[in-house]
Amino acid sequence: MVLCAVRRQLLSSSSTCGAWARFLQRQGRMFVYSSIHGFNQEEIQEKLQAFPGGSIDLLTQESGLAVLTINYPSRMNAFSGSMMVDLEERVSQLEGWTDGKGLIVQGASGTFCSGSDLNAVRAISNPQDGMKMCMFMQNTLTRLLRLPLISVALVEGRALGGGAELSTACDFRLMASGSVIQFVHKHMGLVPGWGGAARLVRIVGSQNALKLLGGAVKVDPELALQIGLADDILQEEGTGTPLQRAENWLSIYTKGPAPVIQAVKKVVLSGRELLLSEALRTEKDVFGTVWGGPANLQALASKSKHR
Ligand SMILES: CCC(=O)SCCNC(=O)CCNC(=O)[C@H](O)C(C)(C)COP(=O)(O)OP(=O)(O)OC[C@H]1O[C@@H](n2cnc3c(N)ncnc32)[C@H](O)[C@@H]1OP(=O)(O)O
Repeated sequence: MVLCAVRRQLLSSSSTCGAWARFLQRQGRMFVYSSIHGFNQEEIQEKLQAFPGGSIDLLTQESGLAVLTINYPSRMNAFSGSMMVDLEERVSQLEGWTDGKGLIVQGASGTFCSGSDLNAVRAISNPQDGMKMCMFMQNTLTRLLRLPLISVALVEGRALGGGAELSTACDFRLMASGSVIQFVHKHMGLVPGWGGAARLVRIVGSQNALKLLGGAVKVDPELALQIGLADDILQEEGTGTPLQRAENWLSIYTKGPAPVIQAVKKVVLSGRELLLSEALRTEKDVFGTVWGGPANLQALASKSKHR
């Protein structure tokens, strides 16, 4: 139901969304998995809801910045089943947020996320349920990364397992000093299944990805910056809360009108995901949505210089 609503919304709204819908259609799919892959969203949602606890909180602000908080501090912000369902709902909300420009993903109480809730994992450790949960989370995190918002994971404390995977579903990662990103999957007899390996290879390259996954390496901010996993380090001595400093950091990229910022994200995303000829066609479509638009006309009228 939700998938259909989002598809309708994308296909029927303004010209910007029209270009975006064409981009998604060109990929042949909105989501990675659908009924043709034997995926039944309602069925897995019902199963996941049987493992409640915590929440995923979304705050959208007039500034065009939203904050998504992974909130289950008593379990180091592990993902319960109901939180996986919550996350999908929050991503749907963000897909419909026409005024949005940026998104910060953070964990509550000074730590990012310790992966999936091991209590829920134990209860669904059979192969069938594992595959369903994997497809559900891949769909959700792919949609998170494809949002027409510039996103940053604010990593404080630990990002472990699925938490490390979640951090790769943002455009940028900002690490607080003392924080750690660790793909602990090997120690759990696993590999990433929420799309984290595929994204990690694209972020740090296959050699570094192999080292991080094969060695379950504890990646501190300095190492992360060196290999390109982190985009910056939030030093302890900065002013304001880590969230305020992350908002400040992101504002360099989200300053300006929403249609322009969204267009920036869209052309980069199509370049990242599509073959060159398709990416070029998408770029043309997105360019068409801003050419002669209010921001473009205003800049032309003001004869702006870029000295
Ligand atoms: C997609 C694949 C995956 O994500 S598999 C899951 C990968 N994650 C893990 O294995 C994390 C396991 N947990 C840990 O290593 C530690 O709890 C970490 C996160 C390092 C925190 O250590 P420490 O600061 O000493 O706190 P603690 O162990 O006392 O934890 C506090 C309470 O939180 C809980 N917790 C933590 N992580 C999870 C989790 N993933 N699932 C369920 N519960 C978790 C701990 O059990 C502990 O609870 P309690 O106070 O003993 O009731």
